[in-house]
Amino acid sequence: MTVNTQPAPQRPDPRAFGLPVVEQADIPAELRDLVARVHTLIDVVANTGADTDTLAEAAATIEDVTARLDVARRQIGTMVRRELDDGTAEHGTITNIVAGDTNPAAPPLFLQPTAEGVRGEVTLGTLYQGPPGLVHGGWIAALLDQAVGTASSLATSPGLTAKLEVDYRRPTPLFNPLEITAEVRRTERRKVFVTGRIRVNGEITAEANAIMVRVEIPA
Ligand SMILES: CCCCCCCCCC(=O)SCCNC(=O)CCNC(=O)[C@H](O)C(C)(C)COP(=O)(O)OP(=O)(O)OC[C@H]1O[C@@H](n2cnc3c(N)ncnc32)[C@H](O)[C@@H]1OP(=O)(O)O
Repeated sequence: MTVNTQPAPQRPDPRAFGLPVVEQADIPAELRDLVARVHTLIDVVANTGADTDTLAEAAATIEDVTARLDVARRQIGTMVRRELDDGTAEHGTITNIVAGDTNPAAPPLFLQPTAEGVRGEVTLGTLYQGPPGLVHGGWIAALLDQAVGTASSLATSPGLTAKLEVDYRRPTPLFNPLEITAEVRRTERRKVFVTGRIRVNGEITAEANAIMVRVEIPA
């Protein structure tokens, strides 16, 4: 089903909910660089076999860096406004665990609108490991939740996931590009029925059927 995403008159400005908005283009390159380096750091720490002296020295350095960075924290719920490939824009939480621009723990997954819904690609390493060599099932659900939420939001208006049913059809491997898609099937009052899929080399490894419930937008 193709859903017309333009125009989106119901798409609210998060400032109407008292949430600050940062333009994606205004996120400093230095912060993006730091986020990428910390992402790598998390992976390295999770896998390191360094000697105890090196570990202790690294912990002291990180403690110092943490104290220097822990200033002027963003307000909870700070949003980022992103320009999309089709010329529209979306708002997402800036620290979103799946797609947040400033979250070093996020993969991150960047989804773009397509004729059918949304599509993105991401390759996950051992930070997201469940069974040996495989993506954790909870993370598979998280990726699909993000995809169905974004597809629903772009096609209609933002909502919360009321129901997410995941079929794990094949193991989803680490270190392989995952293609993630989602499309709205139908809407019924505030309910939006959405399907999401993860494919590896064209084969579906996981599929989700979700109901998003659109949030009430203040007049
Ligand atoms: C571009 C930005 C993209 C952002 C993507 C983000 C993706 C991530 C999305 C998430 O992770 S959201 C976080 C996880 N979800 C939640 O925390 C939601 C928790 N649940 C709630 O807050 C409420 O239950 C909810 C808002 C979903 C519904 O409460 P409401 O009081 O607003 O609605 P109501 O109970 O009146 O139900 C509205 C309709 O939805 C239906 N409904 C509600 N819960 C349902 C359910 N669990 N299953 C099936 N249908 C459900 C309900 O039957 C009804 O259908 P009808 O229109 O036919 O009467």
